[in-house]
Amino acid sequence: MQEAIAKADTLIEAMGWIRKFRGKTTVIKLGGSVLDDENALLHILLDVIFMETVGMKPVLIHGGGKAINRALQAARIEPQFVRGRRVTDDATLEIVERVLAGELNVFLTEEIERLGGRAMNLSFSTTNVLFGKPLTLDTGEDLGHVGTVTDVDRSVIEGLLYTDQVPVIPSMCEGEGGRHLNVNADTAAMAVAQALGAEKLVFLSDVNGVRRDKDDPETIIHSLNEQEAMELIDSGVIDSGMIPKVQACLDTLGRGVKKVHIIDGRLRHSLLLEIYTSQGVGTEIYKT
Ligand SMILES: Nc1ncnc2c1ncn2[C@@H]1O[C@H](COP(=O)(O)OP(=O)(O)O)[C@@H](O)[C@H]1O
Ligand SMILES: CC(=O)N[C@@H](CCC(=O)OP(=O)(O)O)C(=O)O
Repeated sequence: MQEAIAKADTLIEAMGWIRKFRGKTTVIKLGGSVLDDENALLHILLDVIFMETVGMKPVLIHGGGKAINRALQAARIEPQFVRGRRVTDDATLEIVERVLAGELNVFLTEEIERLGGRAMNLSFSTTNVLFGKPLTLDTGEDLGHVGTVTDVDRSVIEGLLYTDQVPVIPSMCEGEGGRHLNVNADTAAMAVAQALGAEKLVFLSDVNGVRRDKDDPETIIHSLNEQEAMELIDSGVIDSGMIPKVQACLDTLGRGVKKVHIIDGRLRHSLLLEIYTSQGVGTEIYKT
């Protein structure tokens, strides 16, 4: 009986933060690293289902860089990146689309449903909600079929949220003439968070946050402002896949999104901890 009473106490304690976030949208970006970790993914999806069940409004945007790399290697295509973006030729695009908009998008949606939640996959084969144009880097390098999102169909996403379903969106967009483009998932998440005016944007990755030494978890930076973030990118401390993530955080802030965090998706319940602990976990990026 005591155990049951303690559990009921925990539910009552949670009431305050459930009330605070009920009806508020949280955009959650799932990186390829956590998608590859079966146990971490299970707990993330359970947290997402919990959020949906208590009336918070989670929206999932996913990448899948590691799965794409494996599929490319099987096809004997060497993955190539420029500043964290994949150079995407015709053959690469076909594989990206199969893995992202096909396999992973369907798998995530089915997993949520299997675990008792309600979800809807929004991709080219169902309803696409991301529209964009080819991305041109300021260095002038050609990335091929890589896009940037310029328009998000909010009404479809909001319609699903209204009926308590979790939208699951792959990081691809439709360009002019129906052309399919590969979008870095961090920037896709940013575009969706901005379009929805989300309360929070959370990046779930395989590191505990931004670190001064990328190989040392003890060097995590809990709070990072715009100028420091730019300096860390310029000095090479923030490198590879962390570059688009931090750039996406900076671009998002000040455009209607209140909080942006990079957290470790492998830490059990990191999503819930992020929402209901005052300090949160991981790195918070803020604008001064
Ligand atoms: N300063 C840094 N702090 C933490 N991670 C960094 C840093 N610089 C580069 N990284 C790398 O960024 C990776 C996360 O980006 P990425 O691989 O694209 O993840 P995801 O698949 O979650 O989007 C980390 O695994 C790490 O190797
Ligand atoms: C243009 C570009 O780089 N697209 C990414 C899309 C997937 C992605 O971003 O996945 P992660 O979140 O796992 O890194 C790619 O092809 O890898």
